[in-house]
Amino acid sequence: MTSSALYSPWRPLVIFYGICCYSATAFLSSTPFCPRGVPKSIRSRSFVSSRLASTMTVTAADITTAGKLGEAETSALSDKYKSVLYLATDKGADKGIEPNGFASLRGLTTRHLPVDVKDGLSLQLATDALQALDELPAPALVVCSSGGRASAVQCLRKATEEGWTKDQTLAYALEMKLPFVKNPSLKDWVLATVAAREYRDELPLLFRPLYEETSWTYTFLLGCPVTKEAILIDPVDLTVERDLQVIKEMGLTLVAALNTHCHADHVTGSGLLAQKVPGCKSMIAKISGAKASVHLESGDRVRFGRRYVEARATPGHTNGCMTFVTDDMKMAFTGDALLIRGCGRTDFQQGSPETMFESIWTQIFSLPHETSVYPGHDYRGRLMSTIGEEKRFNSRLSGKSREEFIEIMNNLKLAYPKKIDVALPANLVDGLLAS
Ligand SMILES: N[C@@H](CCC(=O)N[C@@H](CSS)C(=O)NCC(=O)O)C(=O)O
Repeated sequence: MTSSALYSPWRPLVIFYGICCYSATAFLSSTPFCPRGVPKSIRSRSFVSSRLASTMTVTAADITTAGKLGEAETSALSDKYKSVLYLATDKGADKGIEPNGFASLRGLTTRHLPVDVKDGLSLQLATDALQALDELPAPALVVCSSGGRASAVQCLRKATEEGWTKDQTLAYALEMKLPFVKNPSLKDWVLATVAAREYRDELPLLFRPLYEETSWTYTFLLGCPVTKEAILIDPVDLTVERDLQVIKEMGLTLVAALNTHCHADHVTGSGLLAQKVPGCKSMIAKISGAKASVHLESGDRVRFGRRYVEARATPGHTNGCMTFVTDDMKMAFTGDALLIRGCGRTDFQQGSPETMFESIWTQIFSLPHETSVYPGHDYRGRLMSTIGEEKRFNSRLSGKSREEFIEIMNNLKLAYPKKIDVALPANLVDGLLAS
């Protein structure tokens, strides 16, 4: 190269042209891909989409969900990524995903964080996954066998970065068709993690467990710490005055009295409360056929101030059973679906062991294992449990197949509740026959 070429008068222009081209390319490659229908505030900043191999779906510029990686695929990816986070367990479909296989040979930094969908989903695991992604050199590739767990971790990372709410996160995941949404456990895990972060700076929920001793029934008072609006879950007619006293002393305003189902062993206090407290609505599942001010369907949210509980249909004990889950998924009020180390009987009131098994596994056991379980009754003085504990120690469910569960339920041989003849007709009219 001659000195005239090196010091050409055109050189500044050539350099300027080069900078323009580089900037345009960089701009185009980082321009947000704005998926249709996703609100602007939650559109991805770095979304790119391409297909590398049949088992791999690239869904984000710096985090990639992938299936099994062979040597050729790893080799193709090693130019693009600096690290790999393996979410494989040693079980079933994950066999063959090598945490320390081809990637480390190619000089990629690797990390292994086993994510067991059936038994291991916890808020701690979510924190660990997010921390691993913070620590690994970017861009990182996240790998699992089907893309479910990897897409869940990817979504968590995105939601954390963007500061999304639970609803915004779900809207994003649905719009992007992220595979984890189809798995109830992974979906609950992601949303519970996001919700826990969403509410972490708020004052704690106001909470009082209450007890009616003749029917061993728990009633739960939940209140918004900011507005002081409150709800009661499963009030009993005999303890309505006691409950109202607690509500008054705590400075709360009762806005709803909810029933987990149409009870057979005690008379509900919801109708009385709706009569006594202006603005208070009694509620029960529509399918129960019982009277109430409001009929609930699965997925409905009952709001009290800035907080809410979500109603999840969990039939099996009766056809209209619902579990109420707090917005941050820290608490589940399971009524007579899941009990502590047991579950509701299935031998009357449209009961069905098959339906109960399905309800518990898909709607309750899909919650994170730290979620507290508050049942409708306990006959041994226990107040609460957790999902993790019940998955391990519930003798009717833990490690039991559907057939084994049905066998157990069909042979409980329990005596009928003493108050059934009074309670059932009264509860069909919001507990108001008995008053
Ligand atoms: N002895 C009590 C009724 C006990 C009972 O049957 N409890 C029900 C929930 S209330 S309908 C139940 O499902 N129990 C399951 C179990 O395994 O105990 C009374 O006379 O009220």
